[in-house]
Amino acid sequence: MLSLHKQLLRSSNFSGYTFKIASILNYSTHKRHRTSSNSPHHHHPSHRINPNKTNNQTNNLRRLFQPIDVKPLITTDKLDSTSSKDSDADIGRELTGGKTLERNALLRVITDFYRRDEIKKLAADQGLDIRLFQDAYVSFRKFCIQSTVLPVDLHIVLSDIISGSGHVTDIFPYFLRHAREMFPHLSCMEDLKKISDLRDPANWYPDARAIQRKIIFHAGPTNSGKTYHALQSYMNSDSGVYCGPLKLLASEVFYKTNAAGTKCDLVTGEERRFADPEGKPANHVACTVEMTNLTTVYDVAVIDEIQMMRDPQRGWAWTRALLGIQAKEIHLCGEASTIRLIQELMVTTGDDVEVREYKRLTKLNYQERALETFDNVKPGDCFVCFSKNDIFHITRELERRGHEVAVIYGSLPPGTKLLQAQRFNDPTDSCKIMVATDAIGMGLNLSIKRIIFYSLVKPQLNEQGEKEKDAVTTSQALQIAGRAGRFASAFPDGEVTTFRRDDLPLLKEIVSRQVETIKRAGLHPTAEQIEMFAYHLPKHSLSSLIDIFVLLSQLDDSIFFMCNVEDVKFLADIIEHVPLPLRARYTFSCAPINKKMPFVCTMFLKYARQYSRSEPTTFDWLAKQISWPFEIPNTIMDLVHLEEVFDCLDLYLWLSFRFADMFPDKELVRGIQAELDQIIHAGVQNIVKLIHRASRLEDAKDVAVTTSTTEKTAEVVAAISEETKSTNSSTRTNAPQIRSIIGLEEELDIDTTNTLTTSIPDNKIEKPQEKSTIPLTMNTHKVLHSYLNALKTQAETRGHEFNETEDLIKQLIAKGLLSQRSVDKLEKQLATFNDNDKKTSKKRETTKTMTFNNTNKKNKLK
Ligand SMILES: Nc1ncnc2c1ncn2[C@@H]1O[C@H](COP(=O)(O)OP(=O)(O)OP(=O)(O)O)[C@@H](O)[C@H]1O
Repeated sequence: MLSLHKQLLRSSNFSGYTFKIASILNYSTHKRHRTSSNSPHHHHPSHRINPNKTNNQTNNLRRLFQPIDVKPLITTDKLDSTSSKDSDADIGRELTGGKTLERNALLRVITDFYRRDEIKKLAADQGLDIRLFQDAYVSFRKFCIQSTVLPVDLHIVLSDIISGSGHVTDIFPYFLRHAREMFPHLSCMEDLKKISDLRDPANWYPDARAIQRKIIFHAGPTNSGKTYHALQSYMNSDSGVYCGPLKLLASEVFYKTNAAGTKCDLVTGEERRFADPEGKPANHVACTVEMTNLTTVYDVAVIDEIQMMRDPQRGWAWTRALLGIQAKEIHLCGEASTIRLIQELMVTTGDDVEVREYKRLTKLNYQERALETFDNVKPGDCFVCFSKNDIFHITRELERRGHEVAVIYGSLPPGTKLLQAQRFNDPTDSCKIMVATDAIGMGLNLSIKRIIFYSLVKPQLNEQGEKEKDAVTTSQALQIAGRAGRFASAFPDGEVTTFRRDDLPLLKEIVSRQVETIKRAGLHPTAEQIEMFAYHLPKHSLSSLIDIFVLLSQLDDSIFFMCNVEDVKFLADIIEHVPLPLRARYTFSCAPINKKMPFVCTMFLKYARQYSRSEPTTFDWLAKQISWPFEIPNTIMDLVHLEEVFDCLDLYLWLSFRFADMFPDKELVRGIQAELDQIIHAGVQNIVKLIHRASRLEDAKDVAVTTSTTEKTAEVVAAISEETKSTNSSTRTNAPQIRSIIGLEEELDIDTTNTLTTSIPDNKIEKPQEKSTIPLTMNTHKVLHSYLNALKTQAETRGHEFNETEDLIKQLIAKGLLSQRSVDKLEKQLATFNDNDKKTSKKRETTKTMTFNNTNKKNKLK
């Protein structure tokens, strides 16, 4: 007599497992043949998988694939007798002659099943190693014993085995079904491996492969003219794309190209600018490399700083651009250490490579003596260090000796960096010394005579994304040193030294080393790949999907590496509990924010929450979050906080280009961002005073330390941001600061007539004329107005009515739409600007430029 379960198999009418069960049962008759556990890719002739990774892979997979709890089926009350599960039980019992399964017999059968070697082998073939097998067994046993009602098929099989008409191995398909429920990856491992197969990235871009591309690699040190030559080809072409590493560089090319008479647009993560006033796209575009458009065909493409392909975080963007750009001619600019890698990569794409090598245009002398004391500084000196604490210390020492100092470090907004550079470059400005981090290594034209390495120890990120303190690499030292001396500047010949005597031999040793050849280019998962993973593993968090992807991914590690995904995971974790569709979650998690900035992370979470509630993130909402209108920084803590606020605005803009409806107020945000840039600049101008004003010097140190080490959860981040706010309440404006804001306002206002001269700090660019007579801060007023009008419009859409003849501010307050605190701040800011305006421009009719008239304000204050 055929057992009941075999009859069921024949009828093939249950849950899609029939085929699998049948095929698995074949194994039990020892007709074994290799299937899934060996990936077909293992036989790929030219690729290999990182052996270290495979060694650790199993352990890590175990950690990542946390079992999903499969609960026993328990009927609780009589109502359940009508449920399908209960009717299953009835059917099970009915088909087995009304027998319930006897507990001890059941335990015996299951224990017997567990002890059999052939079962363990079968399980291993299905991806269940010993640990997974044990986990699955424990859960399966519990399921069988504790369920008051078993699935009908399992009930029948167990009943057959207990009664002697079935074999204990017959349990295997049901056990496997249970195991797959616990570990969903078991049923889709092959699919997951295929999705995460990154071994042939050249083939991801069939359109680019359809074009015969010519690669021209301009290789050479800094200041050798390589970008200049590449840009000549770009500007003289019919259409072109420039892909740069920084917004500053993209916007410099944007301005230069337009100034040279070739219409060019600008595309960065946070900004789109069209050369055409109507917004018609130009044939040329300058963009940041992540924004490179791979669907447009260009005549000429330029990819700048191509050695950045090895960057642990952003390298993938250069790889993507290099492999995917559709252009007949692609100019690469970068270090000669990348030549071999480019040649190897272009074998995979079938493109021709021509290498043009360049030499430095000006001399660079390594001095025999270290500086040793700040008394030995001279005009054109630039101190380079790698921490904010050092920046503060050096600046204090120099100012104590009566020097004016320009300061540049990474977290300053681009406008502030440009203005600091411009001050330093300007031969008529009294500021002749610069103190900077290696943020000056790229993107700024500086007239530096001598680079002084204040320190040679730099926090570095290794390929695993771990931070370690190490001496600067040869490539970094050369890049920084190379900033001294500039073609056609006041200081054509550069000098390099160290501050400390002991560091000088080390520096010379570092720069004399051969620059390490760049062997591998970065890759990373795409949104589509992660989406496919999520389809197969719907219960996993985004962060663990990324982990699993990285672990399963296969790539040719002789020329590629997987970029560090920690930052994406960090952001994914912050918003894990915010309900979002996967695509939006992934987009949010890719936001380019600095995770060391707690306030920015907090805002990131708040933006995500707004999005998930389908509430547009309006300017009104944002203004409250960031305490706009801004106050002039009074202490170094204030300055650090404002830098973070700047990044929050950047994040808003970035999101506004991805979710336009949900972040609708980008123009207003851009307006206050420009304003904030100037306020920060004013703070930097007075940085030494800000340091002194910090209640204790230690505060300043704390800032630097906290901002360089924090890795907090969103909640901790939120708590810290509250503290930061409360320490940030001081407001004491001072006239010189305001004057500098007002002076600078005009230069940064992108809507003013002479836009083409604003971005490139150069000693050839004239100093803005008569700063003191520049009209009142139009930009600030525009923003204040837009803000009030935006409030009004929003209120109107919600049914509020306004009386046109009465003061708008009064009405907004009366309706509870604007707080008195905000108004006080607005008042204060306007009054300051007003006073200053009167002082600096007696000739002008100041009242005309004021948008809020004084009578109204007085009325309001009453
Ligand atoms: N042939 C040239 N005629 C006029 N100016 C030039 C020429 N070559 C280079 N320059 C100028 O010299 C400066 C340095 O050149 P460029 O930026 O091209 O160097 P680079 O090798 O790309 O350096 P980096 O790697 O620092 O960008 C630029 O201001 C550039 O405009």
